[in-house]
Amino acid sequence: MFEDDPIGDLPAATLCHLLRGAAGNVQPDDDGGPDADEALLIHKKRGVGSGQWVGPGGKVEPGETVRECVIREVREEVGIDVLDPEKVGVFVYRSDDWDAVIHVFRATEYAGTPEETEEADPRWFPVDDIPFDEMWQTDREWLPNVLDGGTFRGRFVYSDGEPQEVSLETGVTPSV
Ligand SMILES: Nc1ncnc2c1[nH]c(=O)n2[C@H]1C[C@H](O)[C@@H](COP(=O)(O)OP(=O)(O)OP(=O)(O)O)O1
Repeated sequence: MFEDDPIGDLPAATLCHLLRGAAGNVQPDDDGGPDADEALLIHKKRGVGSGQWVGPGGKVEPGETVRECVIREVREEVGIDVLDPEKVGVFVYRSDDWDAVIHVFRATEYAGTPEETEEADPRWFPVDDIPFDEMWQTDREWLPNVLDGGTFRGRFVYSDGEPQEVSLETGVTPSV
């Protein structure tokens, strides 16, 4: 899937999809996936994807692991600490402006209360009412699977803000 991509040379970024249950905690369902009621999204105020609902996340800094990055970005953007980020997906994103490898995490435990910051306005959405019409178009290809406990690899090529090529594999180890 990534044969034509210089993975090692592309900048890396992260996304976090945090889940919670009605009683706060998330238990496994019958399939072993998270039995969650709500997912945290941010309305992004600036940068790549501004004006859309996205998972919190951002660019990996020099010397930082992707796990360190996702914990830092969630703290910076909404003021909470994710305690159990699990890498569940990876995709290559190519566009007119920016190419990157995006590492996707799912988490169910956190400390603190999400708060609005200069970068982001957080909101919990029911997992069956995610605002896909106001998100990256390709999110609807993989996010339901991630919220349901799945894994994926993908490659999404955008031009003029529209997806031109979409490749997706689910149920795979999300390594690059
Ligand atoms: N196609 C697609 N779907 C879903 N999410 C994304 C994409 N492409 C993307 O780039 N993204 C996400 C991945 C990252 O979380 C952000 C991009 O990082 P950004 O927010 O610009 O990075 P920061 O480090 O927070 O911002 P600055 O400091 O550079 O302002 O978009």
